[in-house]
Amino acid sequence: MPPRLLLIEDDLIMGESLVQRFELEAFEVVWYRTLAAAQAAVREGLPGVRAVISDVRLPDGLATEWFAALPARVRALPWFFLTGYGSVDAAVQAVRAGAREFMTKPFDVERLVQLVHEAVDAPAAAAEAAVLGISPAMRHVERMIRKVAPQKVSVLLDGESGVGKEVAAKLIHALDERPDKGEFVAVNCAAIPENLLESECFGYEKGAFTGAQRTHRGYLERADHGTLFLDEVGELPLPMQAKLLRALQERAFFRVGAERATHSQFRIVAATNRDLQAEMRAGTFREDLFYRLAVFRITLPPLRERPEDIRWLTQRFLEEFAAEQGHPIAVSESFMRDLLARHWGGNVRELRAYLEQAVILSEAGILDEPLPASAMHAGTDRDGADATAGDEILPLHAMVAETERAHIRRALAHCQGSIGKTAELLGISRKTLWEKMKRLALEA
Ligand SMILES: Nc1ncnc2c1ncn2[C@@H]1O[C@H](COP(=O)(O)OP(=O)(O)OP(=O)(O)O)[C@@H](O)[C@H]1O
Repeated sequence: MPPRLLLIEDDLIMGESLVQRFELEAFEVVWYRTLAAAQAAVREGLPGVRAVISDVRLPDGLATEWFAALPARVRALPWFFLTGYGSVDAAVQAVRAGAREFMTKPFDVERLVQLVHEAVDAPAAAAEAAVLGISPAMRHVERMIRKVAPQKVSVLLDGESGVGKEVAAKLIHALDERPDKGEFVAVNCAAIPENLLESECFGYEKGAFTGAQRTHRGYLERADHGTLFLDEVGELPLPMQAKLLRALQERAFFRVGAERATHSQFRIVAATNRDLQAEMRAGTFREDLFYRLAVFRITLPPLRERPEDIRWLTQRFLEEFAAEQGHPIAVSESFMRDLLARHWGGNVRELRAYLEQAVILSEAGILDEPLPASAMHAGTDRDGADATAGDEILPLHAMVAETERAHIRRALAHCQGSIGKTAELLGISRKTLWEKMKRLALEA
């Protein structure tokens, strides 16, 4: 099926020449000469349409005004406006409302052809099936996941905090098509206090210790026939690593206080943002456990190395927020350009949080102005500058967050990124430290 292009143009000569030119590029062009006809096509859902080229002034109205009121789903298509002298302002407004580009007549047709190709070819084809992203790097990750999911081998996902390791783990679980499939059980190894790890993972028998009033099924047991997702596996203390290794080898373990072993058939997906090979050399991570977990190893690249995904993820998040808020949300190209230029030290998590804030602060659902660094709790602008620097007076909450962030960062560096040691040094629990790090977009 050739990609379909919607053309809205009342000028016969211009319309015919664009139809011919784009048919040469193997597009199927559907041409409407009035707004009313185009509106009817939009109501039918635009099946197969990959891009829209539209004149601004049509006999029955301004296409840009109509565009601004369209649902976000329709505006998410790449729209190109062709404007004559006198309607530039309207075209600028349309770009603010999410149109891809406007070109002033007389314009360079070859440039338009190139822009339409860029907008349509790779991303649209990839976006149809993509779950994790449309960048070549994430397409590769997704291909590997699809390959490994039906096999029951352990998978180790590595990558910086917030890149989407848990989302990838859930995809592995979702692609497992066994009819008797069990649950997806997520365990954050950094967030469980050390003295509770064993009873939380393996469970306990009634009366095993004071307070054990009834038998408790641990994470391994709950993941029977399903997926056990061990996040931050590098944070497991050595004795627990040994116990986990045994459970993996034997597919059996003892609940705390039990005399008989419990069996569980789970697939393990582990994740880490630490360099486990360095940990092995330092003797803090067991080599035998590493090789058990990393039968298949997949690295998720940081968001700043895959800018194509920034636009794609932004559109997905904004559609989600629009559905929640009950009105469309549009984004200007200048806002988008700013998103593409940012560093995103906290990766997708930070992008999502940033967009959430921008939507709250936006007027009439239009994201136009980038947020000032001080409005972001994480305060990470493109060069990671310290928001406390300079003469700017920040709101108190931003100042407190920045101070907290700088202090935790120093403590983490002092403890070479170990969550356990840093928590001890700061006098807080591992769980509290972990939650603060997530909120402040900090990595170990
Ligand atoms: N491909 C994606 N599509 C939609 N949302 C995503 C995607 N990747 C990440 N996210 C969102 O970004 C946030 C962080 O993702 P996730 O928890 O999977 O990252 P992580 O790598 O496991 O982070 P951490 O190492 O801190 O646990 C979540 O809100 C998640 O929904």
